[in-house]
Amino acid sequence: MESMLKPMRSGDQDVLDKDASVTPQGGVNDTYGEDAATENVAITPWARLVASGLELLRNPKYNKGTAFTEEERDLHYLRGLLPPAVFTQDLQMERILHNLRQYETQLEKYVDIMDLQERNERLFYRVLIEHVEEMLPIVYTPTVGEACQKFGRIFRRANGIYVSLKDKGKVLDIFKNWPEKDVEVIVVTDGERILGLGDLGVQGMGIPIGKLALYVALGGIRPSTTLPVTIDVGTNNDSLLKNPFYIGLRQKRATGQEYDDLIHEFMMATKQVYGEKVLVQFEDFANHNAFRLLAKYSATHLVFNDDIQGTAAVALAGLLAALHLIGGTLSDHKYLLVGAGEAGSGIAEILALEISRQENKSVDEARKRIWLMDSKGLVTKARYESLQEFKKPFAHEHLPCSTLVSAIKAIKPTALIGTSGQFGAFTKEGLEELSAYQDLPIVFALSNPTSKSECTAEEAFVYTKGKCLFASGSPFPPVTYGDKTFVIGQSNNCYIFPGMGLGCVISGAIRVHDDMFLAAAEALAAQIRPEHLEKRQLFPSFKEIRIISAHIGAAVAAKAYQLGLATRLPQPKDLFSYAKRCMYTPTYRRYR
Ligand SMILES: O=C([O-])CC(=O)C(=O)O
Ligand SMILES: [Mg+2]
Repeated sequence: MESMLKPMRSGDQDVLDKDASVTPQGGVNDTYGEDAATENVAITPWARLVASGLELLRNPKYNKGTAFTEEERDLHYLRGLLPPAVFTQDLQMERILHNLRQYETQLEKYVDIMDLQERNERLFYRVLIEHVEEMLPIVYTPTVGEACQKFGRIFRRANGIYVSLKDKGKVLDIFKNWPEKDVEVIVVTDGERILGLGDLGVQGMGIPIGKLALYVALGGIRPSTTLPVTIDVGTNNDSLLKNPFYIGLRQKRATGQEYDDLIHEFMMATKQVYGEKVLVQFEDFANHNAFRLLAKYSATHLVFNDDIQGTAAVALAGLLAALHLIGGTLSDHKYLLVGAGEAGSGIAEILALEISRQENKSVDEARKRIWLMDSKGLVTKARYESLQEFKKPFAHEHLPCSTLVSAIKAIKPTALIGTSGQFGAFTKEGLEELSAYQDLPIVFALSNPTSKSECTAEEAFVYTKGKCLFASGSPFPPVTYGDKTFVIGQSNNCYIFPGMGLGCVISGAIRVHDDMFLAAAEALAAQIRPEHLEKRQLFPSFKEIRIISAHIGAAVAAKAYQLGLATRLPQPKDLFSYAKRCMYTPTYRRYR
């Protein structure tokens, strides 16, 4: 069946995304114009359910609140159910922002704005899209981290599906309970490693919800096609297990066969229910499962791991942008990655792939420029036997180095990239050493949320005497050093995954290939212009993110076509304008 993501007709706001049309009975339904007659609707007759009156007001997908017009109030049995004033969406947005700005804590803002998502979806996305820089730190890192820590307490309404050990053998039934039948993007976590905050069990659900909100706002994926999932196999977080408000299974994590069986049942069900083209993004799994699951399912499913591949692609984009300032090719430089988990080894690997591709070197040769440091110090050949598989390709001959300073002294890297989850891992001494032998040292402190960042933006500039090219995973305010003010670029996978999703959806990709991430990274780096570089900004502003996502989506789709992984034929001639036209816009539609 055709995907539901269809190009919009230009100049016709009302039929743009045609998820509303009017049934003979006069209510608003959720069919899609020409798609209404397809098998999708035929097998799910309830999808045509008419919403009117109070039901319409309580349906976040269609509710417009005070913005329902007089005519709509008459037509859809709303008269008297709303106060008399008719607001524009602009005025509603102003009110939302006004209220949001009154709160003292970020968590209050989070609760308030997520409430809006569950009340009036289009208004929520308009606020997100048009105020993206203000909203990102609320719906995403760092606040989403705190929201996950307190998720049981702030939980109000289900949004997404929970698959727990109790549901073994019944996962398919769970999918049947989800009302949307045209899901195109799933983000799934098991909550074992939420950002750098560790095991938060089922409360990790805040992450898939937040990531998918960004798929919509940043990448133009349609809300009804997104599905947040948390797989609950228990938690090893004792304080959660003792917390009366904990909303998950109250048991230690299941492992081994029991764990694998549940994941497998889930993975098989995704394909069975939504077909081969549903994208499954693995998010915030612990290392011991993340690499394994990615390897296992990338042969059979459209999957990627955001923490390994998404974070890698965004860091690569930052390094490619940095070359404009530091000169040379990628392999003219050396890279020291502090933290050798998913993100660290993902960055190492994509960097080696890109060097190999750009400079016609073998991947093994390229890897020699890249060094890893883990909790035991520099990853070297001497440690080979005891290393986890994913670290082995980067174990080079070297004497041991146990501290950051000794490793920097020995390797003399151009770029220091932190994915350690250790606040303060980039010490004053380390940063001073890094800037002692070069003019523009690269410092990426990528761990999230802010409380786990390897150093603050200010520390990076102060300790390198204003020399560094800095980026962080979580947002930092601008830093003034001397007479210069630096805007802090956010090297966060949210630059990549929305465009990656868009590219997969518009091409009907059936597998994710590493080259699609290389294409995404290059497309992002290509968005860096001289005015960014003047301010040493390695990432463009989020204000431009939708256009950037369209570029990334087009590049990803082009690669999918080239690799024979795309199924939507014929290939659109101009993928960039096609991508743009496919993107969801949250302006209200008129209900006739
Ligand atoms: O969620 C984020 O901000 C980036 C990410 O994937 C992580 O830190 O795990
Ligand atoms: Mg993550």
